[in-house]
Amino acid sequence: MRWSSIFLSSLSRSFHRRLHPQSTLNGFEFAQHFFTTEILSSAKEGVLSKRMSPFIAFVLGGPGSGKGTQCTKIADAFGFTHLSAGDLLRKEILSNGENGAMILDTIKEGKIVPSEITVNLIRRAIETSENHKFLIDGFPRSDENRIAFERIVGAEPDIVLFFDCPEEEMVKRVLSRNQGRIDDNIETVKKRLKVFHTLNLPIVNYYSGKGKVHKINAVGTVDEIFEKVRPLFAAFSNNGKD
Ligand SMILES: Nc1ncnc2c1ncn2[C@@H]1O[C@H](COP(=O)(O)OP(=O)(O)O)[C@@H](O)[C@H]1O
Ligand SMILES: O=c1ccn([C@@H]2O[C@H](COP(=O)(O)OP(=O)(O)O)[C@@H](O)[C@H]2O)c(=O)[nH]1
Ligand SMILES: [Mg+2]
Repeated sequence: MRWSSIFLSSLSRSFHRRLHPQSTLNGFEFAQHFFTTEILSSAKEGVLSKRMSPFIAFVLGGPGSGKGTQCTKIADAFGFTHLSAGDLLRKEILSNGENGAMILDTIKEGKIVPSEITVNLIRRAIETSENHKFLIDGFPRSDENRIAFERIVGAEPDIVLFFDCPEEEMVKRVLSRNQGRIDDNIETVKKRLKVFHTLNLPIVNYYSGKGKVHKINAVGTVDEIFEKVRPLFAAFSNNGKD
């Protein structure tokens, strides 16, 4: 028997005894049990408990209401991972995946991409992140999106931010955004605004009914709006989920 094995066996036995004083396992059984069960399960629990209760904020509002701009500031100030559903979909187009052409057409028309696609992109981003605090920007955009998220990710948002912005201001901002987006033109913006009223707003109402919505007047400078957002996250950062 090698000295290292004896050492590991007795080390694991002493740890195991402390955790399970009644146990009758011998040295090698201790070692096996300790390294396969106790070390592995404690590592797994750490990951799982983090995954099982991530802090999720949905960030909603019409096109150009400032969701992305404010999310960048919240992420910087409070250590959140910013997941923009639109950005995930645009990356999917660029990756030449099987759904790229369909996603491009859908975005061009200002319509909503099938829920399974968007939710799985978000799920993968959450699963591969080391973080446990997420801003999900621009999602859910419909009841169907919301239900698919609950089913596939198995979570609900802790809070929902809603940036309330007049239509003229949203149109003005989108048309001067200058990011080369295929949907930032007046025809598509009109379609997106219709979708916003018919499909996105009912989501805000649904979460209002659950007392989760924080409505923020999105008119003002970026910093003025962030000063209204900041206290919400400061409060949540101190509530033990941080
Ligand atoms: N408070 C604000 N006042 C003026 N322009 C803003 C404000 N917030 C964001 N913008 C600008 O408006 C455009 C849309 O903002 P963005 O954050 O991309 O909105 P959304 O993600 O809701 O579509 C961007 O060009 C951004 O720089
Ligand atoms: O959950 C989502 C998020 C976005 N989109 C599509 O992506 C476009 C752009 O979304 P993004 O959030 O980037 O736009 P924003 O509101 O920030 O201008 C939308 O109009 C939809 O066509 C979608 O189908 N599902
Ligand atoms: Mg955006």
